[in-house]
Amino acid sequence: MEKPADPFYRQLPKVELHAHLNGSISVTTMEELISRKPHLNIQHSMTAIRKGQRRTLDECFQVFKVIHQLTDTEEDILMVAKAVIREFAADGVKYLELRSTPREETHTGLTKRRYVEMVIEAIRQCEQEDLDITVRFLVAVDRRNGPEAAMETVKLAEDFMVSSDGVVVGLDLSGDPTVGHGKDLLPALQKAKNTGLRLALHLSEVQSQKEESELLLGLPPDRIGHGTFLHPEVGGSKSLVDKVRERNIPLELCLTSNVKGQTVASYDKHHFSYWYQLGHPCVLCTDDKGVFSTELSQEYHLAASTFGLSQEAVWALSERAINCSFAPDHLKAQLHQRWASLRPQVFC
Ligand SMILES: CNc1ncnc2c1ncn2[C@@H]1O[C@H](COP(=O)(O)O)[C@@H](O)[C@H]1O
Repeated sequence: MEKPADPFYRQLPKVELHAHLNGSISVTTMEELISRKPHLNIQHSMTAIRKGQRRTLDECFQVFKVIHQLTDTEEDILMVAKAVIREFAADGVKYLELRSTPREETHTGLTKRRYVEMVIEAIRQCEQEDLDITVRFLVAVDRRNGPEAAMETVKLAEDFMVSSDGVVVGLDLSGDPTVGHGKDLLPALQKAKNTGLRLALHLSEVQSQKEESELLLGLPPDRIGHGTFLHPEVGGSKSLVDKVRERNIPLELCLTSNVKGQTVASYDKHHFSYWYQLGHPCVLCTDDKGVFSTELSQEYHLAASTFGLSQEAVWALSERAINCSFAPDHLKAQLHQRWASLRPQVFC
């Protein structure tokens, strides 16, 4: 991990809404996984992008393939999910929406259903520990796997939305944005929406997805992941921006991820400033804290120092994120109360 954030940012109560499980594995957990599977001959340098390093987005997706080799059993999924939840809690995250793509691994007997069960089990086990965090789960569709797999994942997510006692709250659309077209996934996404799953969709993460974004915004999604190329100054369009604003769809923004993945040239050029200045709901997130060697407290610190945000503005940003979550209203109210009770400690 890079330089730890200032104590203010660590103590700041935070909401994390965009965290991919397998991208969020810490150095310590990764070392444990590597030692469990020495025959794979994987070094830690192959699973994380350190300070000062950058990769193309394509290279980032190669990194996920390496990590997936290390997390291919029920036991691995349970272990990494628990570790990731504990780490977010230690960083001051009070509410977390974790997302992950159910995977089948025939050689180990892992099925997509068991995969989801393991993540839910990890959330349940963490509830028994003395952690100050509430966790919900978004089942992820990997766009690379096409429409049939998307429909299968949606059905699975629907089953768990009903049976998980409120733990599964939504569906994420992610995966390599240069592969496939959103129009093929529209029936699956529409079905998910109709049954009450909330939609968090990666949109315009790379250039030239204008048409796809127009189409998917018609659903409309409940939140947008990245949205890097939505606005006209970077090749998007006024019509896209208008749709996002009219529907007041919050954006999940991941500074380190976008700069290290080279979709944004530098921190000061990040689209956070465009949307923040419009007063549009923006939520700072980590994306893949393991792969991009970051923490949510660090992302808040980075945004504050890059865009000159006061501590009050940072506080407001973190508290407004509660309203962008898929938590039910009573939980949102509890979180707001929690923020109020923690405030004197943070500003002491
Ligand atoms: C860098 N920006 C990104 N853009 C799009 N999709 C991303 C991503 N970062 C991660 N993922 C998605 O999350 C998976 C890893 O976690 P899980 O195995 O699901 O837990 C990746 O394989 C990819 O599908």
